[in-house]
Amino acid sequence: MANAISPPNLFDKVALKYPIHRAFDVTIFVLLISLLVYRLLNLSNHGFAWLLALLCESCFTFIWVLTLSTKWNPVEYKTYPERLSQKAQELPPVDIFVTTADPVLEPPILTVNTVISLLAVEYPVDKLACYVSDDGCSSITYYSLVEASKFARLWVPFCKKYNIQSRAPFRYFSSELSLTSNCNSLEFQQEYKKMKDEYEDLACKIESVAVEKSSEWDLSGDFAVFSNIERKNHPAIIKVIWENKTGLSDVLPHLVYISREKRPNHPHHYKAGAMNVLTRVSGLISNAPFMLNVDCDMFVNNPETFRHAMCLLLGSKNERESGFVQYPQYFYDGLKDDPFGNQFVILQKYILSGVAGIQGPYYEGTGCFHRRNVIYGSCPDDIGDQAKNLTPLYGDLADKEQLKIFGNSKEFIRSAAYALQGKTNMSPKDLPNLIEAAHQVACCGYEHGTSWGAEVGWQYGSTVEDNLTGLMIHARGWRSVLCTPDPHAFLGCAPSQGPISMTQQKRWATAKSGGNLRKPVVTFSSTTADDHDNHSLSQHWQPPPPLSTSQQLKPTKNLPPTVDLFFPSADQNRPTLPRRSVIIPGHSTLLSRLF
Ligand SMILES: O=c1ccn([C@@H]2O[C@H](COP(=O)(O)OP(=O)(O)O[C@H]3O[C@H](CO)[C@@H](O)[C@H](O)[C@H]3O)[C@@H](O)[C@H]2O)c(=O)[nH]1
Ligand SMILES: [Mn+2]
Repeated sequence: MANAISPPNLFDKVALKYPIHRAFDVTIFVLLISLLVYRLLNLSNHGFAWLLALLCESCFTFIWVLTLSTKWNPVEYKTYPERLSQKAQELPPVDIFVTTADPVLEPPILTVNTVISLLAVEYPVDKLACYVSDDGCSSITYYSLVEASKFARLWVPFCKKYNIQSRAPFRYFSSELSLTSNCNSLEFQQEYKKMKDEYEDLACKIESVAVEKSSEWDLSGDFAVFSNIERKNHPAIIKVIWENKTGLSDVLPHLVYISREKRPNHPHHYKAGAMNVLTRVSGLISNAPFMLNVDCDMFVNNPETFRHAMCLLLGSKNERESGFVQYPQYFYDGLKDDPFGNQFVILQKYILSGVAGIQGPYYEGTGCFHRRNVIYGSCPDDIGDQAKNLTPLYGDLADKEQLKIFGNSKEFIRSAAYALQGKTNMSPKDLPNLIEAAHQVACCGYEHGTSWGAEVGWQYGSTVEDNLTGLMIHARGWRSVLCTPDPHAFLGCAPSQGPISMTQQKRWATAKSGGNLRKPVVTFSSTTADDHDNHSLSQHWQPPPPLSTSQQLKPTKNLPPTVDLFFPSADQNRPTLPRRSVIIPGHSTLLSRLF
């Protein structure tokens, strides 16, 4: 009898070797210990200064040992997307979330390029749905997305036909590669020229509405909902820009615009609040078991990105191994020699691959595929009681408890139950009929008294929601996986000026230390890697108790006056398009503007 052939691995975990670095690290460790011993032995012969030096050096040694232990066993994952068809007959659905918040600081052409690159990935279109959250409630952003969807209907088939690598149009048309790659056939040349003209038209349309005064806008018909709207005081606006009605034969996935309700005196919780609304609205509409979130300034640079992620999400023996898959943040057009350290080279190359060898990379806020049930607060099945205490979803939940956790929408609770049971799809839905339920879960009072932001969803209480959310997931026992395909999966804009970088770094540092010091516990963690046992010091974090109702309803503090931080791309030598100028986005950090 022939043996059943088991499907091949979808990925391999490979230990990275940096022998010279290790030799240096060990030498420094021995020197530091010798120094501490020398200080201790001679302490009685010296005064206070000697004691102070000993304390400082001990502190430094401690931090250094923590860093060393973090990067001691670096690993990388090699993924094999070409084997996916042998493992899974059908690829699972993925919901895509893009966040934008300000049409001035984050020009719509930037968001549009990110969205178009996401719509054009190599993945079955009927398995994708793209949701754009606009915290700026801008008719310009909405208009730009509507126009972008028209362009995408031509662009996506073009990319797939010629296997275009760079699918963010501004990047493709500004790169010399586009002219030399692919075939030089007459047909390609003609289609290339047509696409370039179409993109220039799109960019010009968006550019021209962006400079128009809002008072000159004709907000009628489809745009009427934006008339008399105040950015921080408006009802929820949800619009289906494109509905994929015909499944695989359609060229585009669903594209939905969402501007959640905002009211004065209701905290909106920045990006975390927007992500939670996206999670709920998408739960009602497509309820995909996996969710990708991307900042509006991070376009897809590798069309196989989704398939690489699926190798790690579907290929692990136990779901627990891959609670989320994180792609490192890489940036395009960095300054020569990276004088401000904005490319995070050391972090990406050594620290991140080191952490990947322990419990997995931390969540970076963008370029990350989460399991929906993980975001809903579940724990891995085989985890002990400690982690079970961290989830509200343990045991059989009565209806009343479910309402308390997920809020007062029966439709959403039904969809959450599906997601938590691991079912992929509810019955097919008619999008326009769901919009009423979607408005309910996007209103600002919906989360009142629920577990959103505390035990469920993206975590509130910090401007670096990614840090808190990632730690919560790890604390519940999930591990994460780092995915580093070649070429890089996503590319974003990095600040190109010193002061902007410093503001961003300051915000991250203060928010991260503030958040982590809420209840840090340094413990010994033990993880078993495939090839070796790996014991290391790592920082564990326990989530804060949920905010009380009165805390949740505290009005937001008055924000300081804002300054305009938008600036052009770092690369001044970039070839520009011949006929008209196409805006090439620069980096902005909104949160830096606020703190
Ligand atoms: O009220 C807000 C504020 C921000 N955002 C969006 O959040 C994202 C990140 O904000 P940004 O100001 O660009 O922060 P950065 O410092 O550039 O972003 C890094 O740091 C953030 C906080 O740690 C992470 O969320 C990001 O993913 C990470 O790229 C952007 O898409 C914004 O549009 C909102 O949707 N609503
Ligand atoms: Mn940003």
